[in-house]
Amino acid sequence: MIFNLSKTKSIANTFVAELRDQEIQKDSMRFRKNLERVGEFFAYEISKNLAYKSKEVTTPLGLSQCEVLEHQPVLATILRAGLPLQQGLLNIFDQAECCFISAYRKVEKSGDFVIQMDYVSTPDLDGRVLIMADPMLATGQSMVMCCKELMNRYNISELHIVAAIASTEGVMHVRANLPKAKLWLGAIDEEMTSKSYIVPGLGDAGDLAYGEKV
Ligand SMILES: O=P(O)(O)OC[C@H]1O[C@H](OP(=O)(O)OP(=O)(O)O)[C@H](O)[C@@H]1O
Ligand SMILES: O=c1cc[nH]c(=O)[nH]1
Repeated sequence: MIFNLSKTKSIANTFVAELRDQEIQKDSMRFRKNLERVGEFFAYEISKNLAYKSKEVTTPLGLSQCEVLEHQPVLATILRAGLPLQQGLLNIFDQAECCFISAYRKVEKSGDFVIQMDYVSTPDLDGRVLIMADPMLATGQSMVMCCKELMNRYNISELHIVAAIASTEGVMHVRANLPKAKLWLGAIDEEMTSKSYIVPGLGDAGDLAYGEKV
């Protein structure tokens, strides 16, 4: 299942347009805020697919039978750029437990890169719905490695992947390696640079949110 926001009429497309805009990107607070708003939008969309239970709520004037989420999903992300996107999801799934993974592209002498994963901090994921959020799905290598690491450790019941912008290659890589994952994407761009940056994409999401890394 692939949900492609750019093919729908939604105010959330404006958030993605602002994320891409090099003038608006100069305001890093707005960049982070727009990632958060994209996270909030996808949380709402994903919530339509989760399980609900009936709950009796006492109001000042009587009793109301309400439909509430049965179980909170677990919200995972990949440092750094994933943090504001995860925060957006957490604004909606406000009692969710969170998982943090550190992974980055380690460039080798040849110019090629491998994904270096250093740190995983997670609650128990057995039988849980996991939402993995990372703004950029470029080659898809970071996403696949991090999800596989968690899937090797736990029996995850359902995997949702959220990205603001994906490349066609990244989507294919995820589909080939995580066939059961549901993809929630802001847009899918066709091209990548020789350094595997998405074109037109938005540039370096981590740097735009938190400053250039040295
Ligand atoms: O699909 P891939 O080719 O694996 O690339 C995507 C990864 O690149 C970005 O992180 P980056 O490595 O730039 O780290 P940062 O968030 O710390 O800047 C992004 O947030 C993903 O984690
Ligand atoms: O286009 C890309 C690819 C990887 N990481 C980013 O931040 N942007």
